[in-house]
Amino acid sequence: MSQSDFSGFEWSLEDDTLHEECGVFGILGHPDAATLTALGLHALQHRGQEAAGIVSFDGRQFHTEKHMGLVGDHYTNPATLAKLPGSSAIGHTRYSTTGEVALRNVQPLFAELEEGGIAIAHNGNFTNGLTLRRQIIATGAICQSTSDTEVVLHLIARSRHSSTTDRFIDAIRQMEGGYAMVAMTRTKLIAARDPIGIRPLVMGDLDGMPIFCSETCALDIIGAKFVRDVENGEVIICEVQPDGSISIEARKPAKPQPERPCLFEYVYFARPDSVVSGRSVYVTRKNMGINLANECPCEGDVVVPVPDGGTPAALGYAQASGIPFEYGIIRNHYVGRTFIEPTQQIRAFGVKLKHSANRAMIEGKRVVLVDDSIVRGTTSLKIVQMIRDAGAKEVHIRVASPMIFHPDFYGIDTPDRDKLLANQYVDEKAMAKYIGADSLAFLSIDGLYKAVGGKPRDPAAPQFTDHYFTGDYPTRLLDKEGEKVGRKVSMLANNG
Ligand SMILES: O=P(O)(O)OC[C@H]1O[C@H](OP(=O)(O)OP(=O)(O)O)[C@H](O)[C@@H]1O
Ligand SMILES: NC(=O)CC[C@H](N)C(=O)O
Repeated sequence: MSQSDFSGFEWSLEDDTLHEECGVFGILGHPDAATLTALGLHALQHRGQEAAGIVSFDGRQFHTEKHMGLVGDHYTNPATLAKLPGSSAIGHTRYSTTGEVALRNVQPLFAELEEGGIAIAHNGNFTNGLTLRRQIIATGAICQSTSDTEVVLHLIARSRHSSTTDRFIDAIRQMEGGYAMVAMTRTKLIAARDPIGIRPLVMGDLDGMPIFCSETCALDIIGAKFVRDVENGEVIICEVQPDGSISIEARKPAKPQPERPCLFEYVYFARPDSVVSGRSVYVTRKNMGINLANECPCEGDVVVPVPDGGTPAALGYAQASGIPFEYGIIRNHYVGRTFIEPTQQIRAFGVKLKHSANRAMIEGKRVVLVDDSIVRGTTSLKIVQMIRDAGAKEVHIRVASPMIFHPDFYGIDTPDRDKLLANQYVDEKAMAKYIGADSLAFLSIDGLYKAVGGKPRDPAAPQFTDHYFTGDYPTRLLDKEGEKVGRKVSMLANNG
């Protein structure tokens, strides 16, 4: 089988374990488009574990498969892939930020428009989605989902422009917030990134066929070449021409602004083997650990990562401090990411199932626990108790990112301020007491900026999106400002 011949390819869960937020993938002009999309989504599984969907186009018709659960639970089945014929496809792995966890919100979303069908898949969140939704409903639109993404379809349908591309651009110009989007029509694959590039999106190439996906790890899995990042504010349109060739046109409809990628991609979301905006995620995480060791030293016998997210930072911490690194916590790889689970109850249970203490490396020792972040404190609370139960003499926590005080509205599910641990206690000492740790310290914002971009934060023009740490939101928050009108968007049982 050549590297790009996937026609006879079948998945087996035994071959590839699922150990890896929303992820998007799109490919144009490849005979195995759906299989490649499924493989790409598999590599992007860490970006969303609630549901996955693929839409393909076979030259005549669009085909859709949407399922709740993991990519591997459904798209390993050749019968499912056989229902997705055609040489163009887009896909999505979902972790909900607007709209409930239900099949009707699983992406890609599809609509029949004047010019033909269009499917869209979106990573991110619109900060004016609810406001626009109310406006279009007031003028007669019938919404089929509670997803913020659906608003884009309505705006495309209502646009007065004649070509699909111009309609798409007209629609996204009205949207505010964070987005990395792929869209597919009968002949086109379109990619778009928000004006400051909060969410990541890259372009690849497989045998001359264009691909767009959230992270480079999805290109690696199918042997595709990385071409470039989709730039902030850029829309790239790839189109199959009558002679079979593919044209590629890049447009910049938004007012030019400096790029401000989301720091949390580096801290937590992206896979360590991905390269986000030209930076290796692994290297930035290790740098965070090195800077943390220099800023927040600790007397300890062993540095223990909270796996998986804390591992590269713990390696950096151990390297810079000279304290030996050991796997003092063993992770059960059959439990996914707990932070992005939809309810607190599942998160707490997930953390318990996921980690166990490796007594041999902990007993009688002063343990320096390194994690990438503390959000709600669910993980730290459980892990400190577990380490103590395994006989640790002291437990010190070092966190490779600053304290999180503010919710995110751009695609990360941290909506309530009062649920963030940093807002519940006056300082690190009080937080440490609650968690049961002997000490607790966080990386400074400049330490994080230097780890990722080499320079401290420029307060006049911050190089990254960092509102969860600083409260500096890079866009208007229209829906939030209008919150008093209520957030209920559906009368259907169990829906938002
Ligand atoms: O304070 P909390 O609310 O517990 O959230 C923070 C924790 O959640 C994440 O881990 P997660 O289990 O999601 O993912 P990982 O396996 O990639 O580390 C992160 O790495 C922290 O450990
Ligand atoms: N995490 C995301 O990117 C979510 C995408 C979209 N807002 C949804 O809820 O489906």
